[in-house]
Parts: sequence; structure tokens; C-alpha cells
Amino acid sequence: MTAIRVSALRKTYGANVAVDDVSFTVGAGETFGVVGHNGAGKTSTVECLSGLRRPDAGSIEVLGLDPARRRRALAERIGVQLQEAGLPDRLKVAEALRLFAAFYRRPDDWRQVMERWGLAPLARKAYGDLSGGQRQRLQIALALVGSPELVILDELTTGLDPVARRETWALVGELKAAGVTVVLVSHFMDEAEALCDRIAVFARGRIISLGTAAELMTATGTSSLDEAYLELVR
Ligand SMILES: Nc1ncnc2c1ncn2[C@@H]1O[C@H](COP(=O)(O)OP(=O)(O)OP(=O)(O)O)[C@@H](O)[C@H]1O
Repeated sequence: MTAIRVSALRKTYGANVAVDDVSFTVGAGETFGVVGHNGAGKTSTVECLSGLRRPDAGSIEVLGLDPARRRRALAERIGVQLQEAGLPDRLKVAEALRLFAAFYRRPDDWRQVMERWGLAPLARKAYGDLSGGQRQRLQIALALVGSPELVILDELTTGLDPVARRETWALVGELKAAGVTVVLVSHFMDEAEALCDRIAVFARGRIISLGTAAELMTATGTSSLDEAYLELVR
């Protein structure tokens, strides 16, 4: 079963071509990595997947729906953690989780989600008073509280301390075990290697390589994904 089908996607901002002729598919239950330099087109691509942005050309199907036309139906079934998704400063952690859970038809128990992500001690803290890492954890918890079939995690562990980072990896592993499809945008090759079944390497708005970590290493004659990546984007 295919969870995501992207064909000849193009996204421009004025004269700037952010995404150019990008095609890929993601299988149901797969963890799919998206890596690339700053400005390579990763976020623009995943924003088109979630319906936040409209492509200029090409076609996208996510869980059988066109995100640009069926954004609301899709929003019920996917979870999105985006970079810098702002919340009101005065909104408290528990309130945010309760509010987001209410958007979904079959949400998880938001209290359990709060526990699982180590947010219970911060339940009454306002968003504006959280540290960067705490905000990040809240954003991930909010992406998952609706019990989504597919999640998009953009820079999942940026800003997390090493322990929180490993804990987050373990939780992504649990999502995978539960059959959730994951799209993971990351700057960390160790993270992509540890978590992703396949990885798409973006450069200048295009996919320049796509495969398992082992395939990318073999193709470049390297012995780590870091080296493979550097070789590919050179
Ligand atoms: N809202 C916008 N308006 C104009 N240009 C934009 C906008 N968003 C992105 N861009 C441009 O599109 C290109 C791709 O940006 P995008 O954010 O998709 O890249 P990215 O790979 O996610 O980068 P990063 O790793 O820095 O998050 C860049 O040249 C960026 O400057």
C-alpha cells in the first residue's frame, strides 16, 4: 500500500524555484527520511504534503487524498510537526494538548500523550515560558495527539539535548512498530540512518539520490551516511 505519491512536484516563490520536478512514493508504515542542505526544498515539499502550501505543478496524493483540495479531511488523519509552529505564549501545555485532541475524531488520551513525552511536570506552564527543547517536545506531542495514520516531523530533534534526542528516537520507533507512516525531515545523518527505511537527498529543489542508507553508501563507495551525504551534495 502506498501512503504518499508525489509526481513532478514544483513549488515556486516568485522567481525562486524551491522544488523542481520532485517525485517519490512512501509505503504505508514506512519511515521516509528527507535530508538536504538549508534551502534545498525539504520544508516546501512537506508543506505541500500537508496541504499548507499549494504546488505550482505536479500531483500529490496522501492517504489517497489531494492535500490541496482535501486539506480538512486529511488533517483528521495526519499529524504535522513543523519548524517554528507558533502557539500563543499564554497557552498552557495541558490546554494545548486538550485543544489539539479536540480537533480529531479519534484522538489519543491527551493526558497519556503528555506523560509519554515527559510533559506532565510542565502541564501548567505557559508555552511562552518553555525552553526550546520543551517547546519542541510539545510540538511533537501535538502532532501525535490525534492518533494519526501518518506523521510529518520537520527537524524532529533540533534543539533537544542528547538524552531527549535518544528518547525521541525510541518513540519514533514505537510509531513505526504501530504501523504509522513517518516522514522525517532531518539534518542529522545518524538520525536518518537509525530511523529511516529509505532516505531522499534533496539539493537545489531536486532529489539527487533516494534509497536505503546502505544503498546510498554503496552508490558513493562510502562507509557512513555522513560521508555518503557529503559525497552526494559535493
Ligand atoms: N515563504 C517563502 N517565501 C519565499 N521564499 C521561500 C519561502 N519559503 C521558502 N522559500 C525559499 O525556497 C527555498 C527552499 O526553502 P525550504 O524552506 O523549502 O528549504 P529547506 O530544505 O527546508 O531548508 P532548511 O533546511 O533551511 O529548513 C529557499 O531558497 C527558500 O529561501
